[in-house]
Amino acid sequence: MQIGTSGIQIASQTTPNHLEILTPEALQFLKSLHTKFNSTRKQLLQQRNIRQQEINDGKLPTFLKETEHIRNSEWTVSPIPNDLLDRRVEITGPVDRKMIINALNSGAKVFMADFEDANSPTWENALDGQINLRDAVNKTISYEGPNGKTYQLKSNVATLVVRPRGWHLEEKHLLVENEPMSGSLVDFGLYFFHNAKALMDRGSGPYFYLPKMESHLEARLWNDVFIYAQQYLGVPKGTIKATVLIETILAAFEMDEILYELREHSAGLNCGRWDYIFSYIKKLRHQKDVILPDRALVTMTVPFMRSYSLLAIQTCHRRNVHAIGGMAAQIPVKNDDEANRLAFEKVRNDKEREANDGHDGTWVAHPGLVPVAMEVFDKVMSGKNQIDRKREDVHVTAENLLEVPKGEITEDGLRTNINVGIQYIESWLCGRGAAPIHHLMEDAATAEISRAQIWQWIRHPKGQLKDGRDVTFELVEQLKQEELQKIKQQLGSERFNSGRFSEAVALFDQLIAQEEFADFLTLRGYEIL
Ligand SMILES: CC(=O)SCCNC(=O)CCNC(=O)[C@H](O)C(C)(C)COP(=O)(O)OP(=O)(O)OC[C@H]1O[C@@H](n2cnc3c(N)ncnc32)[C@H](O)[C@@H]1OP(=O)(O)O
Ligand SMILES: O=CC(=O)O
Ligand SMILES: [Mg+2]
Repeated sequence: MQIGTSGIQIASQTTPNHLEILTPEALQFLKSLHTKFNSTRKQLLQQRNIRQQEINDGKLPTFLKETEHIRNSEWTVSPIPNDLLDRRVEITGPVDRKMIINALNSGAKVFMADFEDANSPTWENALDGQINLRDAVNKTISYEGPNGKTYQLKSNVATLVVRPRGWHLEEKHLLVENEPMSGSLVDFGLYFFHNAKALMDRGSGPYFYLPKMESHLEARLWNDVFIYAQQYLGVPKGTIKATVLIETILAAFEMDEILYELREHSAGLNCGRWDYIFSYIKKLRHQKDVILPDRALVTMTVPFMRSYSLLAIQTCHRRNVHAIGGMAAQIPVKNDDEANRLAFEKVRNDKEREANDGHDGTWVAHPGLVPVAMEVFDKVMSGKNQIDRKREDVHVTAENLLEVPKGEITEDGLRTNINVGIQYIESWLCGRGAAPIHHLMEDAATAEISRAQIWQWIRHPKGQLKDGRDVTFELVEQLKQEELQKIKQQLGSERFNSGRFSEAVALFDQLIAQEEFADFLTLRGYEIL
């Protein structure tokens, strides 16, 4: 344990490289963020529990009475900086050095560097990620792969946007009076402290994506953090721009309010579809009529998902700001032309729907998908965005946002959830937060859906397979053993035995077995990471 002049305890080994990030000045800034904002963060997390209890007791999510005046009055967010006006294709990825270079070079307009869903928050990833981002901002980043391939930035690169961890996650390696710091404040604080001025000197700025919020009060906390951070560094108010992911069912009812809280710092909203599905299951898990079919059937075209995406477009455009679409999980399929063609077709269809509906841009998970998304948006969007399409024809009600989709639960769907849930957790425990599994991009959000569905299907009176069998612990256990054999065969015994599969299975079992639904698998996982 090291204690520096800031009074922050560093509960892990640090390399000389890491100390370039954990400077006394940066730690002092982190400590001031902690002192000012951590107790509010904790109160807001407490509020989440209270709200969950209310939902369990039958008080379903709806638009807030007390903020009606915000929804009903005319206001817009502050103007958007030039390098965020055209966001038609955004690539995302973890803060891995090679991938940062590939993503910035990919031809996408924006790259979201991810400390959240796509990152396993090991201490090394957290700090190496900051080093990589600093070098990317300074344009000095380079990398040499094990095969000797070298990587460096092209002259024209994507605009960089960083997604810090959500409010629920902590950084256990940085403590103030034995209390872990907030992962959000650490990721935000280090990136902002080291890069804000360099970004501004290059005509850009400190831009963020904000994940997993459940209320406008959580957005207010981010706004307060931004105001304080800008003052601290002597940066003009409004320099920070943040796009909020609408990826919880509760935030869908507070889109206007979230934009309003952040109106001087807002760069719009994004439809984080995978966490949104997870949140729908999580928040409504005790409602007797709410149950989702196989994960593969919960697409963006089912009514509750379509409604939320249309509402995001309408809300953002009314406030003169971007509404970014979401992530199609398909990635290129190697060595199978037909499967690859189908994957691209699915991505194209998804992007066509988004562009035609009025989204101003979209996400892709892989550089190979940038051209197809670009082609679709180029065709539909002649300007830099389509904010002037106000979509006043859209009418979304609370009932639309909550509508339960139809469809069946199948043995295949259950098997896939077990297989993917375990494989993803294992990957995360090994330090890889995004993984290609069965030709799909899996990350913390998609894996949450898999384990949440199994938890709910076992307990819900309608948790029955299409063939009439109940989803039970015994059935899950039997299928799990079979799926583990398949995984072992597919990966080979060496990889299987040298990995962290036994811990992944233990965590997966715990998440399914525990009566009290675990809020996030990453919270449980972090205890053993
Ligand atoms: C729900 C959500 O939150 S979505 C947002 C969060 N999730 C993500 O960001 C996931 C992003 N995607 C990825 O991480 C990756 O595409 C994966 C893990 C799914 C697959 O990665 P790989 O197995 O490496 O794919 P593949 O072998 O096809 O990669 C080919 C090349 O593209 C690169 N690449 C793949 N995806 C990305 C990416 N998202 N960003 C940058 N480079 C990438 C690889 O590094 C590799 O580079 P190389 O040829 O120079 O070695
Ligand atoms: O963060 C994005 C999502 O879909 O979840
Ligand atoms: Mg997400």
